[in-house]
Amino acid sequence: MDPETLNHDAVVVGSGTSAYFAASGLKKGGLDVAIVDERPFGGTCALRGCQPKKYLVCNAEAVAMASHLVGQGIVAAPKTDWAGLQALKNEFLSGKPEREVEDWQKEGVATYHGHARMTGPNELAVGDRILRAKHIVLATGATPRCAGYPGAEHSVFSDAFLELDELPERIVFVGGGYISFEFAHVAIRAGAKSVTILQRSDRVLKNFDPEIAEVIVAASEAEGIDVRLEESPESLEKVDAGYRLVGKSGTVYEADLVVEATGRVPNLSVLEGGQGGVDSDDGGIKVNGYLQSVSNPAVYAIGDCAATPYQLAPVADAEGKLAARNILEGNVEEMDYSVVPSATFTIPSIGSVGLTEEQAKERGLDFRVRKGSTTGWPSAKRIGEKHGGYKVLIDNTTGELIGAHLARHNAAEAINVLALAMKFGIKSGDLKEFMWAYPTIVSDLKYMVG
Ligand SMILES: Cc1cc2nc3c(=O)[nH]c(=O)nc-3n(C[C@H](O)[C@H](O)[C@H](O)COP(=O)(O)OP(=O)(O)OC[C@H]3O[C@@H](n4cnc5c(N)ncnc54)[C@H](O)[C@@H]3O)c2cc1C
Ligand SMILES: NC(=O)c1ccc[n+]([C@@H]2O[C@H](COP(=O)([O-])OP(=O)(O)OC[C@H]3O[C@@H](n4cnc5c(N)ncnc54)[C@H](O)[C@@H]3O)[C@@H](O)[C@H]2O)c1
Repeated sequence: MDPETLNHDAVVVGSGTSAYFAASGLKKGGLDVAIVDERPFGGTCALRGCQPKKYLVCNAEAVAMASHLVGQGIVAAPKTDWAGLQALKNEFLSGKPEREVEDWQKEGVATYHGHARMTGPNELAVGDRILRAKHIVLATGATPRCAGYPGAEHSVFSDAFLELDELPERIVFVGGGYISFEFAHVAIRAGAKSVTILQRSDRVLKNFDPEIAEVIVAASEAEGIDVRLEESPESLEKVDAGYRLVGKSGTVYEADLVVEATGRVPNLSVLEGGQGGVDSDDGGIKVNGYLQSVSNPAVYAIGDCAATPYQLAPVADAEGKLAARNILEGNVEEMDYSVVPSATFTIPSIGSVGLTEEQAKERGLDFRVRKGSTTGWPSAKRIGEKHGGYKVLIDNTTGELIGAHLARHNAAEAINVLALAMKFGIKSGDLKEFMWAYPTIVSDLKYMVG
């Protein structure tokens, strides 16, 4: 029997955050839109990333806030009830994919559930259907990189950690990036007895300023997280009591759980067979500044699957919005990555935007650096914060910020203010003179900028 063929103006593959903004933009622009996903609708951020993770992080923060003041006005540190925490998180997740599908259908967007594969420049096979469209938006996200050492099949990825019914006592995280650090802080606050991070190179949190990353390493070690640099797994085996990981250094790590977080690679299964004429490499689907495939003008690629510089939810959102606009209006605007704030939800958190000091030097810019520790400041002392620092880079000619990096309580929130200042060219002198609500973490920014 011939497959059923269905025609739409635009088909979006993926139902994550980038797809959401692309599909809703295209629909608002009057197109007949379809959206396809092989997994439950909602994507990584909502179902397996930012949102469920933040439930665990908020619990860890509550425990940490109280723990930091034990003996200074707090009698005893609270303890995490892991099952209760998971129940709270699962309440948020329960029924979410079904509601997403209903919402799309109410909006008049067709939904298909199944694996999509490009079978021509304007065509996709989804199960026993063929979807044809003038425009195809690929928003297929990324999947965890497999480190590929003997026994790696005994390890799990971030999805499994988020769903643990019980918290294991001994956990090894492979990779010293965003996921390992955030989850290690959750695990140690929730009562894990031994938490280790193995980082292949001599530097963790490579997307952040090294001095700011150092603050987090110190804070992690002070809580008992063992951060091992220049270490990665040689082998992993199941033993009677858990797992035995042998590091390249020869060190043996005994664990009840090994979590791999060594980066995420673009999910390009939609291109298998090469019939779509869409060029890609290990970095993802190759696009021009308008987010249009460099080899097939009918295709746009957005979010983690595109060979663009970030794998972050707000970037995926912005790319989704812009792809819809460029499809509707005809390549009117290129994507602007000049101000992308990012946070790591460790304790304390990191907030970062713009250039690091290294990058500013490489570019030969004329700038000054304001940096220091925040641990002596009243805003740190009153919460018992023992680790904190900042680094702000200011252009000597314009007085504008070119980079800002914070590691302290609420840094992940405060960085948005500096990102806004960077985006709209507010000068450091004006930030210093501004009348901030006081005493707030954000009002401390005035001491950092000049
Ligand atoms: C644990 C974790 C925590 C994170 N925390 C943060 C954070 O705090 N802040 C932040 O900014 N970012 C965070 N991120 C990153 C963020 O989640 C991603 O950048 C973002 O979700 C990417 O969205 P997307 O739309 O590109 O793809 P996704 O949301 O991954 O959606 C892709 C969808 O495409 C579907 N798909 C793929 N191939 C096919 C196919 N062939 N056929 C049909 N369907 C297909 C998949 O099933 C999936 O649902 C986190 C990521 C992880 C893993
Ligand atoms: N707060 C956030 O915004 C947030 C949180 C989680 C994830 N994310 C996104 O998801 C992406 C993936 O996160 P991630 O933590 O997996 O990746 P990452 O790129 O942040 O870190 C991976 C780390 O693993 C190291 N590594 C690679 N192979 C290794 C090996 N064999 N042994 C030891 N170390 C090894 C790398 O050198 C790197 O430092 C991030 O890059 C980020 O874009 C964002």
